[in-house]
Amino acid sequence: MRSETSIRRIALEGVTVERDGRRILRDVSVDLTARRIGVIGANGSGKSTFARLLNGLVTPTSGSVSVHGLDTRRDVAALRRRVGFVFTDPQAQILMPTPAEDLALSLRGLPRTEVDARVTAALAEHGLTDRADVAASDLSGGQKQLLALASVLITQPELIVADEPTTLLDLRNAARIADLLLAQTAQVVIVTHDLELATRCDQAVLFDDGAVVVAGEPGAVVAAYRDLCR
Ligand SMILES: Nc1ncnc2c1ncn2[C@@H]1O[C@H](COP(=O)(O)OP(=O)(O)OP(=O)(O)O)[C@@H](O)[C@H]1O
Repeated sequence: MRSETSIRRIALEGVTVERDGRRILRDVSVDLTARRIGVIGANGSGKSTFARLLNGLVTPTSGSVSVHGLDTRRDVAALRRRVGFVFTDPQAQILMPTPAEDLALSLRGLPRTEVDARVTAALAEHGLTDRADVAASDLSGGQKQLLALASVLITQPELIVADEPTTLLDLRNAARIADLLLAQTAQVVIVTHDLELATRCDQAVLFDDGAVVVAGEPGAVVAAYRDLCR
C-alpha cells in the first residue's frame, strides 16, 4: 500500500542476491528517504546490483526491496512506470533511429498531439531541437547521454536511477548530466565513482564487498570510503 510516507522511501530489508552460487549482495538493510542519493564504492562492490534491484531488473534471492511503497518483486509493472533507469552507455538505451522518435517511444500510448508537444518541449529543453531528426548514431557521446536521460525524464518518473551516467563523458558533458540529474524534483539515485558528485547529493551510501558499510551525510560517507581505500 502506497502512502504519503512511502513516497520517496527506498527500503531494503535483509537483501541477499546470489548469482551462480556467489553472494553478490549480503544481508543489505538500508532505509533511504533523501531526494538525491549518491552510491559509491569500489569496482565489484555491488553498486550496480543495488541499482538494478530498484527497478526490478534484479530480484533479491532473499529479503525484500520496497520502492515508494511498491514491492519490487510483486509490483513490477507499476514499478517500471515509476522508476526511470539511466545506463552508463547510452547506446544500450537509445532504441529508435532519431532523437525525436526515441523521445516519442517513451510516450507510446498517449495521444499523438500530446506526444508531439512533449517531444518538442523536451528537445528544446535539452538543446536538441536542431538534432531532432538526425541519425541518433551521429550524435556526440554527450548528446547521446543527454538523449538517453531526456527519454527517461519525459516519462516524469518518481524515481530516477542512474548507473554511472557520467563515466563515459568529458568534463563538460559530465557536469551537464550531473547538474541535470541533481536539479530534478523526483528522487534520484546516482551510482558514481565521481566523489565530488556524490558529495553534492543529500545522502550517500557506501558499498564494500556486497554490503553497505555506511549511509548518511555524503561528506562523512566519502571520508569513510577514503579510509577504506588506505
Ligand atoms: N549476473 C551476474 N552473474 C554473476 N556475477 C555477477 C552478476 N552481476 C554481477 N556480478 C558480480 O557481482 C559483483 C558486483 O557487481 P556489481 O556490478 O554490482 O558491482 P559494482 O559495484 O557496480 O562494480 P563497478 O563499479 O565495477 O561497476 C561483481 O563481482 C560482479 O562480477
